[in-house]
Amino acid sequence: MACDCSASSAYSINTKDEKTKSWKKLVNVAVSGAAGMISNHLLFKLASGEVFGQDQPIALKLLGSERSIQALEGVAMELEDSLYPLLREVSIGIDPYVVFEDAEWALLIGAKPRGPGMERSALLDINGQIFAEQGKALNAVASRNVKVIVVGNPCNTNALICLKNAPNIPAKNFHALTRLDENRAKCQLALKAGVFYDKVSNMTIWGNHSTTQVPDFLNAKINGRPVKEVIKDTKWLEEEFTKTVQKRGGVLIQKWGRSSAASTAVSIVDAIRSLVNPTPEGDWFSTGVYTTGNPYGISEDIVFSMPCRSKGDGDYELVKDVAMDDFLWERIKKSEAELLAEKRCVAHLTGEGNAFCDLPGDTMLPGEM
Ligand SMILES: NC(=O)c1ccc[n+]([C@@H]2O[C@H](COP(=O)([O-])OP(=O)(O)OC[C@H]3O[C@@H](n4cnc5c(N)ncnc54)[C@H](O)[C@@H]3O)[C@@H](O)[C@H]2O)c1
Repeated sequence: MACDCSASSAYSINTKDEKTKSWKKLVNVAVSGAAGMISNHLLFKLASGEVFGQDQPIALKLLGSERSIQALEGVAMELEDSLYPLLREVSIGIDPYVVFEDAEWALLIGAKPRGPGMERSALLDINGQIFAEQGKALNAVASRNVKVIVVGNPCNTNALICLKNAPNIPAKNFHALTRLDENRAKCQLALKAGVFYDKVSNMTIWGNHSTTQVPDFLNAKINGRPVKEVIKDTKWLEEEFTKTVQKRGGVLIQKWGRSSAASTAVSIVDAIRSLVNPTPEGDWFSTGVYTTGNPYGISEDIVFSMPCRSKGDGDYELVKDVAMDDFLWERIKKSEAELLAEKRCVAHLTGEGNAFCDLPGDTMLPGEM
């Protein structure tokens, strides 16, 4: 199978832009890092209809790196061979200006892993450059209403870099994925309370997708009741629960020798579904979004995970009526400080002058120990 890697090569199943009574207009979904581990789970979920619905035909536009292009051809072949009725087009390429054309969703997963001995500031720079370029490409060729979910780490700051490089796309459309952290927090609360996962609601992850993230047990509910009324073990909530969620990714790597891919893919599906379906009455979900105009007093102009609701139109609003206490606020401020430091460290990529790196030494990505 030949591939012209300077352009995208189409593995066309049916490129016709169909619109009938029962089929919706084709949705263009771009995925970067499409030959990676997370995408290996995610792409098949997207193609199956479990994300956008069983009446939603989909075109997948897969972005790889030069090194992964052959693997990407293999991915496209597997997708073709799966005969998904909703999958109308698969295209692959390594040029974001080609692959992101008309994208209505951009799931930005591809990034470099932090190598042994690599400083966090170096990772911020290497991956930041990827997201600066991809932001520019989205700005140039994607749908003006594209929804962007940044997964590649450090995802909050990568999302900030991306949106700063895409001034013609609303900053509100950019998300950093913290849904895996929300799911992990829900799982821990359900296990402790001895209830099924779906009884846990109103779970907020505040802040950075790092070990400073703040799983909020003050506002979360179990069976509609405040968590603190159901789980009386305050010491567990304040110490063990929080640490377990913050370090879950690292523990998983230690046990399995690789980072969470399947559960991350599931959480990307959850994140998209939360935006394309109305949020159940009284509930909310967590996602890392642009802070400018937030009602909580969190610093403006960073990407911070906060509680959101959606009408199901792809957009969201911040939830206003959340409680705050000193314990919660103190930890939120720590995550905020980390993100402000990350922002200073990538100033050269956001158009804000010279970078200055003074990152707090004790914080890491959830996958790092
Ligand atoms: N936010 C979260 O909750 C969360 C959870 C898990 C992993 N992650 C992050 O997701 C990222 C991907 O994880 P993975 O396990 O799929 O990694 P992976 O190494 O298996 O796959 C990454 C892929 O991206 C490709 N890539 C690298 N640079 C690229 C570029 N500029 N453009 C397009 N593709 C590029 C690589 O060739 C590789 O195929 C990592 O940064 C990881 O830390 C985030």
